[in-house]
Amino acid sequence: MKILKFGGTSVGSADNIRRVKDIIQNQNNRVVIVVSALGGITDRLIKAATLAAEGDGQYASEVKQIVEIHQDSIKSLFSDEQKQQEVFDMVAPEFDELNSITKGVFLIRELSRKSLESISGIGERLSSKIIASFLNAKWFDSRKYIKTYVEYGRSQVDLEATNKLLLEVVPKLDKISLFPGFISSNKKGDNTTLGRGGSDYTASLLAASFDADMLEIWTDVNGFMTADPKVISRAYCIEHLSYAEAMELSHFGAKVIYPPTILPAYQKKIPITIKNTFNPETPGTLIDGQKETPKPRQIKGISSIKNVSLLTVHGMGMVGVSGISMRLFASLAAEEINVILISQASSENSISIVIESDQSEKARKAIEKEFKRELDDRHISGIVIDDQMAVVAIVGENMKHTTGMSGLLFNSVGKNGVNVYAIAQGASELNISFVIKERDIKKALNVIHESFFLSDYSRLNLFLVGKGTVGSKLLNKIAAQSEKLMNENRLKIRLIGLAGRKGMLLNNEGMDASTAIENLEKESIPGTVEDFRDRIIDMNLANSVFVDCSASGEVAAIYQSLLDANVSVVTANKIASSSSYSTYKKLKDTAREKGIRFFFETNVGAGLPIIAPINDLVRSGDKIVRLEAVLSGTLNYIVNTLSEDKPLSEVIIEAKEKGFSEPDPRVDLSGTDVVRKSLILARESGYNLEEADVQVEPFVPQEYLDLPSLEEFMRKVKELDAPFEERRQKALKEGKRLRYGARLTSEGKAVVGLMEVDRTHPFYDLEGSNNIVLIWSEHYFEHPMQIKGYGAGADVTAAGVFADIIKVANV
Ligand SMILES: NC(=O)C1=CN([C@@H]2O[C@H](COP(=O)(O)OP(=O)(O)OC[C@H]3O[C@@H](n4cnc5c(N)ncnc54)[C@H](OP(=O)(O)O)[C@@H]3O)[C@@H](O)[C@H]2O)C=CC1
Ligand SMILES: N[C@@H](CC=O)C(=O)O
Repeated sequence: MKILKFGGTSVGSADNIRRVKDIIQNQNNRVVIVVSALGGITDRLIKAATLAAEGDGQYASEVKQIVEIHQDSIKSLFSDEQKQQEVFDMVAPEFDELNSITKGVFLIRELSRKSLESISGIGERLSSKIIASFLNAKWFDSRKYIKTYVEYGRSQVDLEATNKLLLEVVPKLDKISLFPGFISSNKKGDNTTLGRGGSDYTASLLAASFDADMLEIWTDVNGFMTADPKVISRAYCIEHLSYAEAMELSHFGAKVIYPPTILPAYQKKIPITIKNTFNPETPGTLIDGQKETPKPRQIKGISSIKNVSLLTVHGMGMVGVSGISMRLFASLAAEEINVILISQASSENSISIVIESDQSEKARKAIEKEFKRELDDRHISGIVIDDQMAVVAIVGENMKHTTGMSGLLFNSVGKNGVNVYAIAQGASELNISFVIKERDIKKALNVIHESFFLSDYSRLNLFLVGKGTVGSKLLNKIAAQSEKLMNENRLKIRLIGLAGRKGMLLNNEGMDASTAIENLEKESIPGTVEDFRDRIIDMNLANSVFVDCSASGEVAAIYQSLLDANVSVVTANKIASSSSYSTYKKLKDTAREKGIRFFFETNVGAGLPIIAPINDLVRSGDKIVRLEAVLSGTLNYIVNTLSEDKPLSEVIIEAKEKGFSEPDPRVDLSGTDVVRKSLILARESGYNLEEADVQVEPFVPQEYLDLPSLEEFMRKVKELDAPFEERRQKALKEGKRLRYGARLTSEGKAVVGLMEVDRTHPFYDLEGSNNIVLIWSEHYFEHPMQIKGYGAGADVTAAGVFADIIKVANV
């Protein structure tokens, strides 16, 4: 025998009831059906009762609508007029009862518990009679068999009496039998109910007493999901759960099944299947006691509850005093306040509990009353309520005795800046629950889902400033590589924001990198880079990365606040890391403390790996004692390209056109770009260098650099064509070449300037825009480590930035 329970949505309309008929017709064995009220009817009944108790005459029209909804269903389900009339007559007593009780409540302006239970159960009585007629099922009145008593202000099922009565029904069951869910009665015969969602419980009680082979809960979702699908679009249906896992998940926000339902089925080892009435072919979720092979993931699902408050009672006078918890929980129980989570540290200094927010003030008053003396004596120093909180829990039987579960959980939320206010884990190790701010729920669920591999890919949310030479190439690479990254690295890079000087474009769901620049031109929202930063922080997305492809100090100035908000930063812009040492250090320290990333590999040598090997040397205990380098792609290109026919002024323009120079080439020609790179190299090598420690000889005389505009500079720089050619010729005659080099000594000083090198020097053969870095260290003391290759250019730089972005994702 099978028990099938259909919820309110499953029987919410005549069409849906026809679907139920199809499902029933496909059953081979005897079935017992349990139905809820038609969708939304219980809420309407409670509303009508409340309006009546408030003396609001509107209750009558609410009742009228309830009657009409049922009459319409009957008309739609039964085409035969005689049959229609038969069903109308069958439900007439329920309509009469509804009218008379609500009228009584309206007249005396009082809604007793007894009246409320009678009114709220009428929906199931109506739906069950209508559906039983439609299915030709034998109808049973659940109130006769399901017996309750009151304990702690709630109706509890009298299991012994119920089981005895239900066993007597067994011989009377038909091929198709139907019971209303939710409703019951007490010893005196008064109508009672099993609590909202109680129809599931009715079905489980019947399954246990009738010794059913299977309990099927038919609802409007495919089953238990790995997380709330409204928050996590990648959440998927869990195929199998143990009874204990299902109990934990159903308690924690996943409103798929009413929690008490699990116990009767568990005790009789009856499997439960969650099925979707609107998608009956999908297997749904099977809940049973069978061991799973292969061993399933440690975590089966993530639950969350919103609209809760964290209430903390604290005071030194609580330490070592027995009975405090007993009094606290008794005072809450007396007010029928349900405690969702409890957390107390071994110091006993405070006890934190989570309750529904609409009960927080009632809870405060109850605790203040109970602990008046302790509060007056300051043994308890206060009761603090944090509202707008949420509880998140990870659930899975396989967490038991598996080390690292909480480490992974709290590491992943912590790295994303989600503060954890309280934690609870039972010794069963089945559930780890923690309390966070409600605004962080989406972020927390996303990172947990990813961390525990419940998702089949990770996501990185990208915010890019700069769509010029480097930024535009980066966008091309993202567009071209995204499919490969997804297929081979299971990494999805989502471009969420793009900004330039005039404004920004944002899309929570991600935008197409190949058309983003075009769309920014068309639809940009005006705003500064600070506005862009505020939007990034407000969006509060997990795994966010800010990418700077500008050359702007204003953009560099927002890194600290982004890192403070747990947004990683990847930058091609050298300004931040070459500004004061304290700024550079604070940025790096913040990233380290928060477990996020601040990467700037392209700041030196563009796409060449220079910073990472230096970091490796330093971290492995080596000491860098000397560095010599050619660090300017632009200046190396210039000295290599100058000839009798190619004067300096022309080659400067070429370097810009080839994407080697800075947006303003004077930054290269002044030596500033090389000074910045030298500072970064020195700092990464362990030297605390400031700009003043770098002695610089500009590539062109200072008087040219002091000219008021770039246009004027470009006009006047022609005057230098002849002197530069002269210098080149002189060097050539001596068998030498010009190089713009940088040298860092172990005294922590750096020198930057133009030099002449002969063919014995490693710089001599450095072609085109190439860079070279020679590193002498305690390990590399005789022969320096050499890193050499393209040191500038949009393509290599964009590739370097992209590599840093992927490193953030840690794949
Ligand atoms: N070229 C190379 O070989 C290498 C370059 N780099 C670095 O890459 C960075 C980018 O260089 P490049 O692409 O040539 O520069 P571009 O001038 O071509 O592009 C700069 C971009 O930054 C935007 N921008 C500038 N200021 C702001 C601001 N205040 N707010 C918002 N957006 C701003 C500009 O916006 P808008 O489009 O609206 O003008 C533009 O899109 C530089 O820092 C450079 O040093 C690093 C290594 C090598
Ligand atoms: N302008 C720079 C580009 C990279 O930082 C250079 O010429 O090297």
